[in-house]
Amino acid sequence: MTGRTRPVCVLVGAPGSGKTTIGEILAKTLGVEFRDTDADIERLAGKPIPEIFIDEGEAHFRTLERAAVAAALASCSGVLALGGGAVLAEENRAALVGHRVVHLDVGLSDAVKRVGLGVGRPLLAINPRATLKHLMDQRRPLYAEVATLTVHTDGRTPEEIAAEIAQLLRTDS
Ligand SMILES: Nc1ncnc2c1ncn2[C@@H]1O[C@H](COP(=O)(O)OP(=O)(O)OP(=O)(O)O)[C@@H](O)[C@H]1O
Ligand SMILES: O=C(O)C1=C[C@@H](O)[C@@H](O)[C@H](O)C1
Ligand SMILES: [Mg+2]
Repeated sequence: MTGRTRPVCVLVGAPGSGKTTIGEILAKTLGVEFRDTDADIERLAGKPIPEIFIDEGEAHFRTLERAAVAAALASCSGVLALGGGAVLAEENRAALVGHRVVHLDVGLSDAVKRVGLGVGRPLLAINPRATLKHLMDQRRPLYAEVATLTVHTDGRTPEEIAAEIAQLLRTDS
């Protein structure tokens, strides 16, 4: 292992898998910083993600996201959550090689309940259930490709899931 900064772990998963919620709890448990590329993008752009989609479109958002993922992987030493669609970019998947990547696996029913009507999630603004199903079918192999650990989240509390990840990281380090 080199001396360079790297995240304790990187969380990936579908919208509603709990990356932000579980990431915050896990970071607190481990006593490290929590970083979320969605929040980084909003801070740099000076506006919420739905407004970026409206004003500049998804392609521009993905460009900002690739830069945010590269910057966060190079500077975060804590728990890092990526946006749900970050794995779509080959560049991001390649950048994740060598990192400890935890896939928060969620089934369609639980994901739909958690995202509700998709408020704050521009891709889910119309017909969230069908759109989520499509996104999850498309992305499942990509989450599996980058993950070094997979944790199931259906029917479990964020606290239980964060405790399991903390334990897995202890045995995996
Ligand atoms: N294990 C869980 N059980 C029940 N509710 C959960 C669980 N994990 C997260 N939630 C709830 O689901 C919603 C979505 O969670 P969260 O925002 O953490 O997902 P996310 O993976 O970060 O989504 P996105 O990809 O859109 O950023 C929140 O309201 C959160 O409280
Ligand atoms: O699933 C997606 O493609 C997205 C998920 C969110 O985390 C945000 O990154 C954005 O709303 C796009
Ligand atoms: Mg999130």
